[in-house]
Amino acid sequence: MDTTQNPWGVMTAPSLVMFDLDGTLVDSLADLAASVNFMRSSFGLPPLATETVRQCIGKGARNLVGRTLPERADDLDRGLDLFLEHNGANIAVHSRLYPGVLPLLAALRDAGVFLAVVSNKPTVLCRQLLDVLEVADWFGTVLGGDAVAQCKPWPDPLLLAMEQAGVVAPAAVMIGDSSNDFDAARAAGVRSIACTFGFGEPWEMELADSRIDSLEALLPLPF
Ligand SMILES: O=C(O)COP(=O)(O)O
Repeated sequence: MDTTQNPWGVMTAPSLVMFDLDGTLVDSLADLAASVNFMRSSFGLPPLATETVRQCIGKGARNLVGRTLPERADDLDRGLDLFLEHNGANIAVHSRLYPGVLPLLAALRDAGVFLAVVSNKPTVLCRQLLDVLEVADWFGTVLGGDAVAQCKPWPDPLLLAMEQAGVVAPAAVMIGDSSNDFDAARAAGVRSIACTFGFGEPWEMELADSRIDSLEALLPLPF
């Protein structure tokens, strides 16, 4: 099989495709940076560059706040409240689906594939973002970082999504943009595809089984 031509790496349809959310389905960086900088301004702190915020995304909201509020390590809970409240109220001011999301979801659904979102973002914000961008109905399961005791890079949320879909690991694929996604996939025994256009660093992309520069590269489906 020529996997350079076929980033899916399989010729038969997976039964379940799990998508990361931030940096994979949705370019949410500007809104996340705005919420981080709202939080920082509430503490009288100067804004961070968007690029700096990008490097801190991936291990959930609490981790993001901890990394972007190092001056106030004792105020993490208040910082998290400020961040979550602002992000909830401004979930998609700038956030947009990446090119190719809708045709990909449609093609997968037509192929009978169960679709899931497995994110480290809080579940309520995942649902809100998917609703506002009018794609919530595509997904049979939406699991945020609070859906399990240990979020990505632990395999737990992928295992839960597979359980909910009634699918075993060899029949599942994880599409993401960070080491959290690919480490979780490997630990769950699931094939992974890296979105190089997302928020991860180049070294992280090497942890996936294959890489794509656009979701459009996943079409036409090879199965
Ligand atoms: O909220 C985060 O830390 C990242 O969310 P993601 O798992 O959808 O990329």
